[in-house]
Amino acid sequence: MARPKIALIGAGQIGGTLAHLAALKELGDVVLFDIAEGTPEGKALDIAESGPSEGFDATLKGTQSYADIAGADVCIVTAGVPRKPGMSRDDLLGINLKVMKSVGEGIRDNAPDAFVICITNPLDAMVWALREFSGLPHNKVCGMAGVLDSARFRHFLAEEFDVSMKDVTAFVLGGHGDTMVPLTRYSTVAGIPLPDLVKMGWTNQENLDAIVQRTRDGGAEIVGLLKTGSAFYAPATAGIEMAEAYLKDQKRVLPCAAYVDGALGLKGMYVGVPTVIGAGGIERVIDIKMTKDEQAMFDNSVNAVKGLVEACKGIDNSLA
Ligand SMILES: NC(=O)c1ccc[n+]([C@@H]2O[C@H](COP(=O)([O-])OP(=O)(O)OC[C@H]3O[C@@H](n4cnc5c(N)ncnc54)[C@H](O)[C@@H]3O)[C@@H](O)[C@H]2O)c1
Ligand SMILES: O=C(O)C[C@H](O)C(=O)O
Repeated sequence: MARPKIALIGAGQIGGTLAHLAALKELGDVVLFDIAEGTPEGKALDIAESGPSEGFDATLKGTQSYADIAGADVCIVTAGVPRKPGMSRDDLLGINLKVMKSVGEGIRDNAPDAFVICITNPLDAMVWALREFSGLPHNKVCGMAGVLDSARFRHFLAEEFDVSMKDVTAFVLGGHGDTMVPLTRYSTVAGIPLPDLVKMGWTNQENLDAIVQRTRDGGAEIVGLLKTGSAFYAPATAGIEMAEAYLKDQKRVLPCAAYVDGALGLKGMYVGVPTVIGAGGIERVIDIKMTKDEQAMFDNSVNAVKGLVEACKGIDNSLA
């Protein structure tokens, strides 16, 4: 059987790391597409030359032609611009919306059967726009953010409790912005919800609140340290986790920006929710119940995403 084909649209920091991880994990043959001449070709060749040492079987190709993504099983989109210190993700909306138009049309015309994972920011509005421009089925287009935000939350929690991160679960829902919602009641150490761990005295509310806020600020913390761009190792790892769930029909339960129409009281929009990812793409949105306080935080985040989608419609009439 032929190896799956993975198209990476954008061969920058995340795109290159995605290509490396996909090859190391032998998820399939990789095509790196970018408008910057030489960059995708150089990264493809560089990673291919690591193959003999690593012993992976995968071909890598760099290109400026959308024709080369034809028949891709998965497309992961990182094309666009990252933020710099002092900027919010939302400041990228205008510039990256134009990129989503060309990328959406490129995928529509060349890889209409692919499972598409958008990573470009501001995430929830960009995945919505990418779906509109591509016209692909909603269950085949989603955004990566919740897996990353939850991984950050898990990392900070594992440090706080001094336990293996394997035994820490976490769910961060809502839009991938300052309003994101780390849900403590649905996050656990060894299956014990975080509020119970506070009651048990393993940590205190003050420390937990600080970790929740550090999670919300996780992207900005890295931007402040790197100064020239944003995080890429953890975002690429999260994107690969989602791609692998689709390619191997793993039925993983992962938080991601999915199209929600009915569940969680939402009507026809993209936002971060718990999903099941398998061979059917987004196979299920899990209709979790929230407390009044959780719901208020989630609604606030949903409204922020709705505002960004309206801004997209104001910029590009074809989306209105
Ligand atoms: N969703 C998340 O959790 C998350 C996490 C990290 C970064 N991001 C976002 O991902 C995006 C990419 O980040 P990065 O660090 O890889 O940036 P980068 O600048 O290193 O790479 C972006 C690449 O996109 C290419 N590009 C620009 N316009 C293009 C077009 N029209 N078609 C094809 N390629 C095009 C550029 O040439 C560049 O190589 C940013 O918008 C960033 O904010 C999102
Ligand atoms: O913070 C950013 O701008 C990049 C990304 O959204 C992140 O969370 O790392």
